Amino acid sequence: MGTIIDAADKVANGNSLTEKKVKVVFVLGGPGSGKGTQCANIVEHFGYTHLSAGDLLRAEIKSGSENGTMIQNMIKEGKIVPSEVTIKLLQRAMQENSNDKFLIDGFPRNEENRAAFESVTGIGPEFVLFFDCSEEEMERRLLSRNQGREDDNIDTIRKRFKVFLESSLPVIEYYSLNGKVRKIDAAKPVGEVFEAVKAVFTPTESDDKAAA
Ligand SMILES: Nc1ncnc2c1ncn2[C@@H]1O[C@H](COP(=O)(O)OP(=O)(O)O)[C@@H](O)[C@H]1O
Ligand SMILES: Nc1ccn([C@@H]2O[C@H](COP(=O)(O)OP(=O)(O)O)[C@@H](O)[C@H]2O)c(=O)n1
Ligand SMILES: [Mg+2]
Repeated sequence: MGTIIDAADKVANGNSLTEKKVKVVFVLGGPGSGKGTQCANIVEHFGYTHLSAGDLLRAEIKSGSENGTMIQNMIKEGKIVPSEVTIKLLQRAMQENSNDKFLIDGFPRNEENRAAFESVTGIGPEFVLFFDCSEEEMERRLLSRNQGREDDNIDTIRKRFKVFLESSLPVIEYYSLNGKVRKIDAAKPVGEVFEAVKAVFTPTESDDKAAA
């Protein structure tokens, strides 16, 4: 269970900090592995709030923020935006939402993301959902996603795959060493993938006993 300390409240109220305890699940996997699709299902069945780092960054571009051009250029190149920017967006979204359970989709994507989130928010994930899928299948899905995204073209897709292998997989390996990774075969049809996801989110009898 993590804690967000509301910085604005701290300023407004001196030492009386408002603390909100939150549960976070990181949802990771290569581009096109089905993170967004499965998060929508999890929200419906398990009452989490879905925060997609990529969606928050794209909204920031649209809002005309001073970082917009930098973010847009990095996304076009498949590069990872500096943590400072992404973490601020995630923190704000968590503070603005009264829910205490969040799916953080597409974050952390590199070691810098991971370490900075932990030190800034003090939050560690309950577990990490990892959608495992072949590049061949992910490429097929991205090329037919049709959401008008500037990064869903073959040149940028290749760059994103390289970044995933070099920077994001090591984060998954890090959590794997801590026993936090729940790996899902994401190459199957959406419904079958969700059956496997459900099993991860449904408490088992032994969990119930441990909690009692
Ligand atoms: N299990 C699946 N089988 C086939 N297509 C899928 C599956 N899951 C998602 N898709 C499709 O693949 C594309 C990428 O899925 P998305 O959820 O946006 O992935 P991500 O967020 O990991 O990039 C979308 O067009 C989506 O409809
Ligand atoms: N933690 C993150 C997440 C996304 N991004 C950027 O946003 C792009 C799209 O991320 P996304 O999560 O929406 O992409 P998908 O994996 O869903 O296809 C990435 O390729 C990065 O350029 C980032 O810089 N840092
Ligand atoms: Mg996505």
